[in-house]
Amino acid sequence: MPISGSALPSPKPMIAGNWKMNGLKASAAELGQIMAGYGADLRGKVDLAICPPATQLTTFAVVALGSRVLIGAQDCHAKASGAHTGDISAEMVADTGATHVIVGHSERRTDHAETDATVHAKAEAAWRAGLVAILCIGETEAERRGGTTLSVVDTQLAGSVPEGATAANLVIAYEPVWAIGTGLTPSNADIAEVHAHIRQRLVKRFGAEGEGMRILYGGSVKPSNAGEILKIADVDGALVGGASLKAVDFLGIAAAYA
Ligand SMILES: O=C(CO)COP(=O)(O)O
Repeated sequence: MPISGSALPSPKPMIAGNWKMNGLKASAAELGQIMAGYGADLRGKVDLAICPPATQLTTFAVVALGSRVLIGAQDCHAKASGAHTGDISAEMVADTGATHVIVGHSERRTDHAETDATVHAKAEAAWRAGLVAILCIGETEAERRGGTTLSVVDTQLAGSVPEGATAANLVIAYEPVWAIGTGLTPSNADIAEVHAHIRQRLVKRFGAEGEGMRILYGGSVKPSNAGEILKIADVDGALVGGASLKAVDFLGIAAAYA
């Protein structure tokens, strides 16, 4: 949504699908359906991105070639190469043809003990390889209950967003941890409050660039609530988990911009 009172152009919205640890070779058919439903009209209004598991990145990047559906990875290592068994560098992600990478997802912060410093290094790695970083932040249920949401977000932004962030190389995804995969979402007023706060922090630090940075909302977004959530000021799209696995649902969310 346009930033009220701002003379600067609003960022073009983005709907990004995070497939997490889901998807086999056959899932490329789902990507095909997303591409088929992404007509010229929709392309002008919203960017679509799919972040499949690493095993499908190359296939998806090839399938999506020329379709304008963007392909992203779900993580990258901070180093370009080396003795890091099982890890994938940002350079390797870029080599598949992918253009985006999610960094700092709360599942990685929890499952792999990633800190803001780790996420900071991964965002810099993404830029080193020419990728756009989709950087995730968000409070836990206890932090929300304790009333510390805004200070948690401040700490995450300060610690994980490197200098050199621009509207072109950084997308912020605000994902309250308690809203992920639960069917719960914050109230519209709560989403508006956090997004306005993030915008204010980005503008304070990066000036006009901060006005153009996309701030996605993530957590239990589905076709039935997308229209309402995506209308909120400073919500420039969504990072979608479960509902991105089926083309019909993913396109149903993007249709909020049609
Ligand atoms: O974690 C998410 C996207 O990164 C959100 O997941 P759900 O849409 O399944 O709640």
